[in-house]
Amino acid sequence: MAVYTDVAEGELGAFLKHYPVGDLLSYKGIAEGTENSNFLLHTSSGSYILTLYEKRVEKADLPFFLGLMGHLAYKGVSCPLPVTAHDGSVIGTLAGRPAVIITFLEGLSLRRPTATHCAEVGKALAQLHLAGADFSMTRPNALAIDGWRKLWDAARDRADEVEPGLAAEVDADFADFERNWPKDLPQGIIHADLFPDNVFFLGEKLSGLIDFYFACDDLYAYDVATCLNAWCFEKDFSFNLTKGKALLAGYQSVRPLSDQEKAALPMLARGSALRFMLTRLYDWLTVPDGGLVMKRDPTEYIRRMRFHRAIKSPSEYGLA
Ligand SMILES: Nc1ncnc2c1ncn2[C@@H]1O[C@H](COP(=O)(O)OP(=O)(O)OP(=O)(O)O)[C@@H](O)[C@H]1O
Ligand SMILES: N[C@@H](CCO)C(=O)O
Repeated sequence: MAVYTDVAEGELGAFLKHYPVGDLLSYKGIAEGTENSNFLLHTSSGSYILTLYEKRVEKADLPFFLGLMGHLAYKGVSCPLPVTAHDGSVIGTLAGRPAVIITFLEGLSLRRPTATHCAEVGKALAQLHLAGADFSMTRPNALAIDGWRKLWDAARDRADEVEPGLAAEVDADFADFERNWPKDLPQGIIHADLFPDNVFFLGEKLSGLIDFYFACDDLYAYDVATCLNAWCFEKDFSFNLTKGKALLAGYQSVRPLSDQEKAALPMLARGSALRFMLTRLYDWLTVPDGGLVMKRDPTEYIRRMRFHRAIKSPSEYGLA
């Protein structure tokens, strides 16, 4: 569950007086999500999401995340818009936590996306990349190779408990990535966590993107690779070529990939799979069971790493 901090009705009502959102009618905690405490608010002017930022989000990064949402929304990307308080501030304090109100997006996230949904996601990702190009703030990717290394140093000794041979396998990957990771590809603002739980649909139409709390500056093609990992594998870990084709065609209908970006996809997809394997592995090994952070299975991403390692040509992802 993702309500780590309780909020009393009286203090919430008083907090909302600072925002142009009308009077509180009702509110409830939202179970989905892992990082922060989220509440759905109904007020006399509509619905909103209240987020209390817990310790895994750096407070110093909030102006970047919230400024980015405002910028993208202004550019026509459907994403939540932070609500500005009467005194001009966006970040308040509630129950001792940094707290923000954002607009509510209609739609549902999907458990079983189809190729049509994948095409929509590809298109939306490319639109996000273009829309972010003139955003004035920057944020280095805390989960680029140096960040992976820190996670790996903390988890390596117990990695073989999760999958025998994993320590040696990942050590070899690190050696490869530290020598050969592509650097000269187009880069800018990326979402960095555009998984199905962060994309809303109304039927087959994409209605919005949420959860910009990993957004940063990095390679655009790395974000594409993350989406291939998150959207195009089936439950049995097979890659669905039809979905890959659809996602890549959707992306390229808005922002064509260069030949260099295409050639780098297998390594980027392998790196992205390692990144999600590592955050999952770290939580798996360090967070107590029954604790507050929902643990996700790292082995799903070990399977993806192996798939990408065996790729001979980027056409195997469905590139035309
Ligand atoms: N603007 C919004 N409109 C409607 N629902 C929202 C909005 N923002 C968040 N939600 C709901 O709250 C849930 C949690 O949000 P979010 O993914 O941002 O949380 P999180 O704790 O950062 O989780 P994680 O990082 O694991 O994805 C979402 O799954 C969605 O149900
Ligand atoms: N999308 C991440 C969770 C945190 O955003 C994962 O599936 O591991």
